Amino acid sequence: MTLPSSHFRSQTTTTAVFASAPSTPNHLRSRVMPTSTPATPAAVPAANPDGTGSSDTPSVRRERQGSFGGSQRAKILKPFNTANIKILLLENVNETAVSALRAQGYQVETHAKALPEDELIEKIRDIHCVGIRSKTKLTRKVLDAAEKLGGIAVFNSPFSNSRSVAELVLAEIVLLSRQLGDRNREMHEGIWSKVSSNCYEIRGKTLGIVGYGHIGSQLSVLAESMGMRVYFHDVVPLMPLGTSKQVSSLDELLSVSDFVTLHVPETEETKNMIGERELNLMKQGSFLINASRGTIVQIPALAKALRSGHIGGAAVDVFPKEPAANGKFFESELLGCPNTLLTPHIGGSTEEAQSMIGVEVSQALIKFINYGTSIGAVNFPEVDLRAIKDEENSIRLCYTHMNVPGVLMRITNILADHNVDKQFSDSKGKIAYLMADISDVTPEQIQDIYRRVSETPTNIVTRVLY
Ligand SMILES: NC(=O)C1=CN([C@@H]2O[C@H](COP(=O)(O)OP(=O)(O)OC[C@H]3O[C@@H](n4cnc5c(N)ncnc54)[C@H](O)[C@@H]3O)[C@@H](O)[C@H]2O)C=CC1
Ligand SMILES: O=C(O)C(=O)COP(=O)(O)O
Repeated sequence: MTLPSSHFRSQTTTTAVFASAPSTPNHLRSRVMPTSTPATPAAVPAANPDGTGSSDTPSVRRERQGSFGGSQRAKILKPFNTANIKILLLENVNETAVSALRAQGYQVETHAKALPEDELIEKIRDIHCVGIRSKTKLTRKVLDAAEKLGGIAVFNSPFSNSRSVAELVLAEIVLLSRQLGDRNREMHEGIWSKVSSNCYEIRGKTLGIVGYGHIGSQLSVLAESMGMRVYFHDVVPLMPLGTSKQVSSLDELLSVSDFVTLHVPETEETKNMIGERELNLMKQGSFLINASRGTIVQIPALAKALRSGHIGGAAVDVFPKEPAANGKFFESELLGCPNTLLTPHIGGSTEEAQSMIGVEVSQALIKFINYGTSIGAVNFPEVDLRAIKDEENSIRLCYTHMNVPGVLMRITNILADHNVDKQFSDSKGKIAYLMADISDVTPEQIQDIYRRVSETPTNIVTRVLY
């Protein structure tokens, strides 16, 4: 996602986005608990989102409220009237997020479904933050309509639902191996069909994992505990867990595996990754599982391979086109294929996963809105400072700017006569972000700093927090 250039002008308000799903591939990330997330576009928060005073006059309100979930400080300094922050949560984002955000005083509007583009365009006009899951498409048209947009900082939850997906896939391996989908359907139709032919234990069978990231590596451990032999293929060399082995090519993996399971992100390289050629490379009677993204597998080729018996069964959780809402909307060439388990994109749909995602992302968002802390943003320079000085005449300056030469000199000149307690800046692609805590400033000086910084030609968004 790239921000349209019109968004790189000076703005006084913000839009932030959070999502449960990684929004970009995660090639270089270690599977060992990342502290941050992958990268995409960029932007930042509000200068005075409470709307008090003129748009270039930062609010001078200092209020207190209860304890904050994070470790940054025991007391929260409410830097502005949080009641004026508007948050839109779509697709049944978990109650943990709704209540955490409401507890901050933000206005939170929730919807059970994804919204179509035209409705989203209307809704997003005065929204500061939008929370989405995998269905919502924040198209350029939608972003252009977001009048409070100063750019976008995206926060996601990269591994809170990984375990849920891995457990589902493990179950599917057993179900496919025992043709349980077909037996279950027959019983519901009143048909008793006790067969053992072509039904197998999974112990001693080979599982081929494509994409050994958060989900693939978790599945590796679970599958070995069930006695499976695990091979995996990934574009980066990774430490094999347990006794698993990395193979050098997808073709090799396909040809040695009894079960192939896909856990790659959707990228140009992975689109249509599994088609007729790849299915033919798989062993006669082997099984395919896809709980990654629908476009990775060519559905007509899979349907043909299932109907011919070359592929002994498949479990598919994700589809190239998924209905936007629950109901009788689903169509696929896979309907009626033998030993084929179809599920409505529920890999990460557990109470545990949804609740963890809600907590993780809402806390990141709160820190970003209230303190300017961008740790955990997938697309934005990650910057944090120790606690703001709890004094009437201290401020935190948060300056998002174009990543070009000469900016720091300009800011240093503006702040030259002030007491800068601490300052940190970082950049990511075209965007840079500076946070500075400044003490002993009068209300007039605060306004002067705000005005001069936000008028710099490299300004994207300037915020002053108290
Ligand atoms: N069905 C569901 O409800 C859910 C689906 N997902 C999807 O599962 C997929 C995997 O998620 P995570 O494990 O969290 O991602 P991850 O980013 O942790 O791991 C992906 C792995 O795939 C590898 N990879 C990328 N391109 C590749 C290629 N061309 N060939 C081989 N390996 C490649 C990466 O190097 C990385 O190790 C994503 O598409 C995600 O959207 C995630 C959660 C829930
Ligand atoms: O996290 C992901 O990548 C998923 O696919 C889960 O999507 P969901 O939050 O269930 O719409």
